[in-house]
Amino acid sequence: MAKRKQRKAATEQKVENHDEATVAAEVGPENDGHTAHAAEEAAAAEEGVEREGGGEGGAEGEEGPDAAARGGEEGKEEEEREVSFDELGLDEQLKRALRKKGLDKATPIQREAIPLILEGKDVVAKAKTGSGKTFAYLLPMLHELLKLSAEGRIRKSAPNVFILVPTRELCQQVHNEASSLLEFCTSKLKVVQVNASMSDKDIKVALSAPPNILVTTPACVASCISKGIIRGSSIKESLSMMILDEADLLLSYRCEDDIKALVPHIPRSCQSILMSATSSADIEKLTKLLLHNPFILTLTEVGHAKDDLIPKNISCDAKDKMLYILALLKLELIQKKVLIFVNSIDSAFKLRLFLEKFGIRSSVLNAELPQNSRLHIIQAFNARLFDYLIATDDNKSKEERQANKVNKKDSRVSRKQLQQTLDAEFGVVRGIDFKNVFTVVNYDMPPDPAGYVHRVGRTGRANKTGASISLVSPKENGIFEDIENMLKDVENRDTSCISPFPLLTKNAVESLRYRAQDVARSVTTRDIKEARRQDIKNEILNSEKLKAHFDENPRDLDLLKHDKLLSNKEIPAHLRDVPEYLIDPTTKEASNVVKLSRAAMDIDKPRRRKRMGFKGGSGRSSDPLKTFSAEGKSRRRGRKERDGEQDRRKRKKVES
Ligand SMILES: Nc1ncnc2c1ncn2[C@@H]1O[C@H](COP(=O)(O)OP(=O)(O)OP(=O)(O)O)[C@@H](O)[C@H]1O
Repeated sequence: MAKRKQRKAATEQKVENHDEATVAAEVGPENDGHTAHAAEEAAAAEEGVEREGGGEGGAEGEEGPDAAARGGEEGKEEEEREVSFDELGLDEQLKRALRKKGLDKATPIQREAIPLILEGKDVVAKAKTGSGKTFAYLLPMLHELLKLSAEGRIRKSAPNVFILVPTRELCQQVHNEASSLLEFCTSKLKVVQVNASMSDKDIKVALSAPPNILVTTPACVASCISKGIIRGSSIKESLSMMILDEADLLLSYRCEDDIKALVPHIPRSCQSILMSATSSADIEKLTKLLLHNPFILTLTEVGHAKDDLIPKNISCDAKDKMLYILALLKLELIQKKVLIFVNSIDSAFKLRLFLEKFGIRSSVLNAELPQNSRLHIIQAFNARLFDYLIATDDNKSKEERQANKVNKKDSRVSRKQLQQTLDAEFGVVRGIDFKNVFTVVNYDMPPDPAGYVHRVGRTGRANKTGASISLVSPKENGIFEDIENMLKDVENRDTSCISPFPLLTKNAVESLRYRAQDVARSVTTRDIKEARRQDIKNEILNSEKLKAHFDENPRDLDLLKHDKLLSNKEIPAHLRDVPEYLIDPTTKEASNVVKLSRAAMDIDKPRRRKRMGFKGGSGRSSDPLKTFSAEGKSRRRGRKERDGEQDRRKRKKVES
């Protein structure tokens, strides 16, 4: 009976869940987490990686199939039901924390992963970007620690949990998420993040009284072990759980050797969890390296453009991309906030300078900036202090590739330059939880389909709607086709999931061509170099000031004006405002539709009013649909002035 169940469970089972994601659960027979490791390893040795063996694990293995069945046909009704956090058996303190954060229902990945992790199983969980994977592992991990703490069973010679992420940005983010939950817990658990930008001295101080949870990068933990800051023997004694978040990216951030260096110190009893947004050979490599007969959870929507995320494309010549993006932004054909991806830092600054000349303010997030600045830019963007963020996401950037080429000629100089300019642990967007990004624009296409998934995943997070627009030049058709094929594979249908962007007409583009070309020509290589230099200088200066300031005033974001103008020249009126006669009626209508839907979505009004110190009002002034005007600001201002003048004239007449 057990055998039959095992075999059934070992085959993938699919089920529709309430929001039509497909959950595939795969489990090995003796997957009872770490208690079965000995039997499992013996079986694995005997039978290779298939681990179909019985033995001790056989009896225990019944848990696996049962667990799998929860994701199987028998559990279909269960699957379609929304699950609240209360039902997941979490610690009261965590439930209170979730309530305080306004979170009530578990997302599908949370609903599936939390019970498995609570049962002590090793889990590989694959789910789309923005699906709530962080809480899917933080909650059960904290639950376990709170339980151990209450029972006085916490071992304290080294951290009890390692959370490994590819970049320092993610260290910060995960640390913040964990702290935000612990804030509401009465039991005192300590979470610390350390990364390679910290000095050994600071790391030692941070780890002097070992935290319960250490969030770090593989490179940093490997370095801590090799320098004796964390002793291998203590890890063996204390570590009860290891989590690899954004696992699909870890190996691409050159972490393989660091992870391998950690493996001998991981105790057999350690439960391992691997979270990822895409599937790849790297995931399998890591799974084999670290996990024991894991339960594999797949929400097959992985990386797919889902219903609430609308992917569009625009075909255009490479040399016209600036013109196209200008038309999209200036004619307000896409919803804010907008995250624009380019493939090199120079392109980012060129675009920023170009847009600036039309009065469109943006900020650039890139590998050259100090870490503080990068974090603050993300915070400021999340706080809606500006609407357009231009980002480079490829940590193997064009500059680096070029530097590698130069490397061959003069290895000493280029390596030094590289170290100074680019931050190897930098991942500007991957995994970062940008808040309320409505549109992602691929100004340059990403180098591979996985890159597309991660970029596009910065919008449509936590079941919000979003859109992505890719500007595809003829040279990029190859990668575009790869992306289309990937999306088709997931969706299992022939038609393309990416459709042409309908709102941008040829007329609209052509109306701006002359100005765009003129302005594009005026952005020289020297300007770009200077802007890049200036930006780093400003940010380095800001960085220290900001660090001190934010330590004291964490809520004060006013200093974070990262979209300051790069040039001090005034913007000519004909570039700042697009003259009415240039905009054809179709574009005007499209722009109005975009504005109306923005107003209807009530994206930014209440917050902006609050920030500006307005008291809440009722009626017309507080209803965005009633107060909304499809006219531009300048026209409204003009009309107001005209109305004012007419009133004055009327008054004069009456008086005379
Ligand atoms: N149960 C929930 N209900 C509502 N919002 C949630 C819930 N769980 C998490 N979120 C929010 O969803 C957003 C995305 O979560 P998270 O960053 O964990 O996604 P992710 O799956 O790790 O994405 P990525 O793969 O891009 O890193 C966050 O802002 C988070 O606060």
